[in-house]
Amino acid sequence: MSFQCDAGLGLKLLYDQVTTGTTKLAVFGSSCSVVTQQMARITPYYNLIQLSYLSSSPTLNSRDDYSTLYRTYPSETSISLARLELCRRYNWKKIAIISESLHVCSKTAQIMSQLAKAKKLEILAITEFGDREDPLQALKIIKKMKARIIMGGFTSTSALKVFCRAYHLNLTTPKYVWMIKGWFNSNWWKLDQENITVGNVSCTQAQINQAIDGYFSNDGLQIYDQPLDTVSGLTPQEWNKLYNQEMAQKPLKHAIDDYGSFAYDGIWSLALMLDRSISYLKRQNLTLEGFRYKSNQSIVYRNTFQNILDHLKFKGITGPVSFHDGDRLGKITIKRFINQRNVIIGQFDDKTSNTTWNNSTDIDWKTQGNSVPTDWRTITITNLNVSEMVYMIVMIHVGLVFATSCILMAIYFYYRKEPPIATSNIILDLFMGFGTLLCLSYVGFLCLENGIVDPNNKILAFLCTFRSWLLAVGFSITLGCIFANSWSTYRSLSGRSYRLRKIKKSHSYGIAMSIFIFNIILCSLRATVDQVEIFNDTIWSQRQIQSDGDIFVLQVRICRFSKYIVWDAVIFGINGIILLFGAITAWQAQRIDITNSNYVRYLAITAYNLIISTSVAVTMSIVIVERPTVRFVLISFFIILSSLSTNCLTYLPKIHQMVKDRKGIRRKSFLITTGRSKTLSMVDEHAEFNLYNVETRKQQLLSKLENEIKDLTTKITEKDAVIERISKYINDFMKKYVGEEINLDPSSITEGDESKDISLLREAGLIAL
Ligand SMILES: NCCCC(=O)O
Repeated sequence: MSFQCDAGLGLKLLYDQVTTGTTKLAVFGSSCSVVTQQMARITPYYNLIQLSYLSSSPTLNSRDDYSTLYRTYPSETSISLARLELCRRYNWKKIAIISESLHVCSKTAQIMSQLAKAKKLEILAITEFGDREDPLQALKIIKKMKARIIMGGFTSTSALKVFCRAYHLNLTTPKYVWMIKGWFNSNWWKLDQENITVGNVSCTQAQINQAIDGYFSNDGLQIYDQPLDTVSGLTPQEWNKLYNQEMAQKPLKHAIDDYGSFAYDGIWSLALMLDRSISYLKRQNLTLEGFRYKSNQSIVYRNTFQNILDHLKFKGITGPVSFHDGDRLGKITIKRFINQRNVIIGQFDDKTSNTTWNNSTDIDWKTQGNSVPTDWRTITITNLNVSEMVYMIVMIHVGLVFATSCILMAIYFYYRKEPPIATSNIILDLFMGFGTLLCLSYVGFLCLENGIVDPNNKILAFLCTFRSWLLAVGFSITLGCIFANSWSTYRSLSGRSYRLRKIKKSHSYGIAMSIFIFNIILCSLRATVDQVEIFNDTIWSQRQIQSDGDIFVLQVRICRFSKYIVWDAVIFGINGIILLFGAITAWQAQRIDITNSNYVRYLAITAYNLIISTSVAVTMSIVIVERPTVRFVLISFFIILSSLSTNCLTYLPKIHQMVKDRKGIRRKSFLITTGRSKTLSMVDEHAEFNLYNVETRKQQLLSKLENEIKDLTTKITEKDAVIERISKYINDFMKKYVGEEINLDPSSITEGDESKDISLLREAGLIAL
């Protein structure tokens, strides 16, 4: 038996068989549809039953054209249905078809296209290439149409050319899925030579191996998978063992050696047909030996044979054998090429149209996350997340600042009765610190949606809402305390003639509380009329379109209030104005602070710091959305910096002063004496602090006056010395020229003496008038 797929040769052999030798009762073959097709057009004229064991062309389904043809191998129509089952399983809705211009292939492509359309699949391209041609153009069309699921209809010889071209066009796994014929001979991909050349490209065996990796194929079930007692008395497995032993000893030259079982069942079909026909024919006084191609009885023989085959049912090596209009009904295997061998992953039963999948065979798609390849070009969206390393580094800094702040607050609280801490509004200062701790905690939640919490987790929306409250509460506490502190300090210092004003603590708390409540009302309003939503912001500006049509875009997940711009503008705008006002009052207070103490100045700096940090952080949170890591680092930086500076400027100078005082390197002792403490107990701590400042200033002024007196005394002494010298000179002069001494001692001069002495001096020319 030849396997050359040469229709002419097939017809010649048929003619030879019919015209020479003994009369034949049936024709067995061919394996090749193109030959079978030609023969099957002729055999009815000789009333010959023809049985093909491998021809699968859907053309051969036609009973009108091929009325005496039977097949033990399933038709490509059934095989196409099995392929569509594969598409259904993996939700592939777009396919491309490439076929060789052989009738069996192009007809299959046509049938496939019709079946696919009926199943609502979209056919992106149907291309064909000549059996001796380069498939490059056909493949280029498929690539251009962005198809990913390719159904190939070609012989094994052309398959090597197709896959070599596919390798160079990158039409290979894991992105592309190939479904090809399942009836190729075993080891069809192994090259005879080192390379295969197709047009201007060539492929090595390794490249071919890579290109064909993971292809799917469909085929008739060769060896029934159950231990069936077949008509021959052998189980399919026993038969297969014997067959393999035989094949090992006598390999066939053009063997489609895996298909011996179909030939075996074909021979059994004919044998059973002939065997069962004997009794039928006998009833009509006919014998098998009496068959002639063309006689009056020939049609009786033919009808008898066909009738038997049409109702034939037996257990064959390939499973239960029966025919429907000459076609074999049975099981179609769905195979995947894994590690250089075909592995059955499912079976389609074309009698019942049911598919059973072998779930133990997990498919390694070789894709990212082993996802099933898509049927068209993909839009790959990459979520930009904050780097874990960056997050850890920032959180370490948050932790350090958090711990530092807690330590400062603890020391501050512990020494709350020691000056100068005792003269501060400790509760406001500590609440300010508490506010900064809440703001620091907010940093930990800052990139919740950027890789910290699974976006599908329902808790994300809750955490985002919690985050917004955390910042609002922390910020408003800090802001309220800073404003209350600066305002009360300003008021206490701005009294006329430095007279102390009594600023009750309750007023300061009231201010801080009012700001806090105002912010809580605003945030509650926001939570009532708006809601947190998680959405993906696609950064189209950074998309990349690959040569195969795949699109890569970056996306940032954002979790915030839908009208966040309005809310941010309102909340931070109003608070910003309050903070600015606080900073201005603190600055004014430090200008009129007669003590030259730095505490008020630090308060002003804290308020300004907070204004700058908040403005920058809020602006960045809105503007730098496309770079979550940069956004996270910058916002965190400003929150950490402002929290640290607020706490350091609030607590450190006073703690430092207290330590200095405790070591005895103190400045003037605290002027609030025991004698005044009774009176002072009636003023609040702020007033005490300012009293202390005024007393200090008095001391400074007193010291300055003493110095001035000293200077003046020195100057008087100097003048006295000059006057004494002049007096002595005048007396000497008077003695010498006038002969009379004058009394120049002012204390001894009487009114009469004075005029006398003055006239003497005038005469002497010592004074002008
Ligand atoms: N079915 C295997 C041989 C190909 C053909 O039908 O021609």
